[in-house]
Amino acid sequence: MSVSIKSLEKSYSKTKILKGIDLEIDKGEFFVLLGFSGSGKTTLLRCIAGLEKVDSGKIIIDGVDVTNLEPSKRGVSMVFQNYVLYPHKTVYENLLLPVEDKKDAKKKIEEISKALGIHELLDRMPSQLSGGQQQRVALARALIKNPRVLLMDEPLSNLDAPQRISARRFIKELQRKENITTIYVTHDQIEAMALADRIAVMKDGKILQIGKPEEIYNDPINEFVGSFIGDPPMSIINGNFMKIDKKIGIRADDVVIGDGELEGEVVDVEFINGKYLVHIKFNGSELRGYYYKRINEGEKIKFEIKKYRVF
Ligand SMILES: Nc1ncnc2c1ncn2[C@@H]1O[C@H](COP(=O)(O)OP(=O)(O)OP(=O)(O)O)[C@@H](O)[C@H]1O
Repeated sequence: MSVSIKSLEKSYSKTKILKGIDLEIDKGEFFVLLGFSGSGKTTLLRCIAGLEKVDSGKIIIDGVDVTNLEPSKRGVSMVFQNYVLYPHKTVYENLLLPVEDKKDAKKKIEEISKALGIHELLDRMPSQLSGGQQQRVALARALIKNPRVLLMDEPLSNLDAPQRISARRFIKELQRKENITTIYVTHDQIEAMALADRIAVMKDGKILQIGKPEEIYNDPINEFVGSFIGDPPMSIINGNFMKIDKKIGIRADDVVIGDGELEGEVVDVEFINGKYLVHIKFNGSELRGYYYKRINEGEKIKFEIKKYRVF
């Protein structure tokens, strides 16, 4: 199923939340909506699901205008950040309900619950589960329906780091295997980079840039995207020291510390993934680069900039 969104607008009372959203999502694509809290990601997802009425614009799923259709008629399945399970049914029963073809149900439930690590919990009631376990059950329930379009709103927010990595893998594998068109909301750019075929970066109800993770990372369209994407994000500094009358964005990997024409003062050092991320005071602002050993704060260091982007 392809999803097409045209000039979508949505307000709550008098505040405009979505300010003209256009998106073309291909069949089988894993599409991530990425943005800070409050940028309108959840609202957009709820509009696609049919849980919110739009002010204007269209939502088209596989060529059919669903803008005014009931949620249940849209062929979409949604996993919320605040998962809702039936409290008086066991995990098994919660998973059984959405399965249309009951003769395959047992096998399917076994398969999905093993993959998501909830197999031991099938006889429990939702109140006997931790937050992360409930989230995995909610995820299993959405996936077991074989939805044509899967909408996910921060579905991994309650999982700890190892669970998050394995759940990510599982979601991606299943999405690929079943070719489910997926729209996934997150404010976590690492998650977005790990999962997405393409990412839309949102800010204040608008889409700033759409592209593959590599495109967004290597070629951010503006200062905001550059300083949001990447861990650490780009350092944004004034380019006047190179006779560039604009801001420039520099990735930490492109700052070579140890030698070079430029000099700055070390203001902070962080040990990250076996390397030292050095914060350097330079030209009235700060930039970051990696070094192989710890340097003391206050020390002067030489460096060069291999690559930068002008904004
Ligand atoms: N039902 C509502 N009534 C009024 N305002 C709302 C409602 N739902 C959301 N908003 C407002 O709309 C804006 C966008 O919210 P939304 O939840 O879509 O953002 P988000 O990008 O998903 O953020 P988060 O990552 O925090 O979930 C926010 O300013 C929020 O306060």
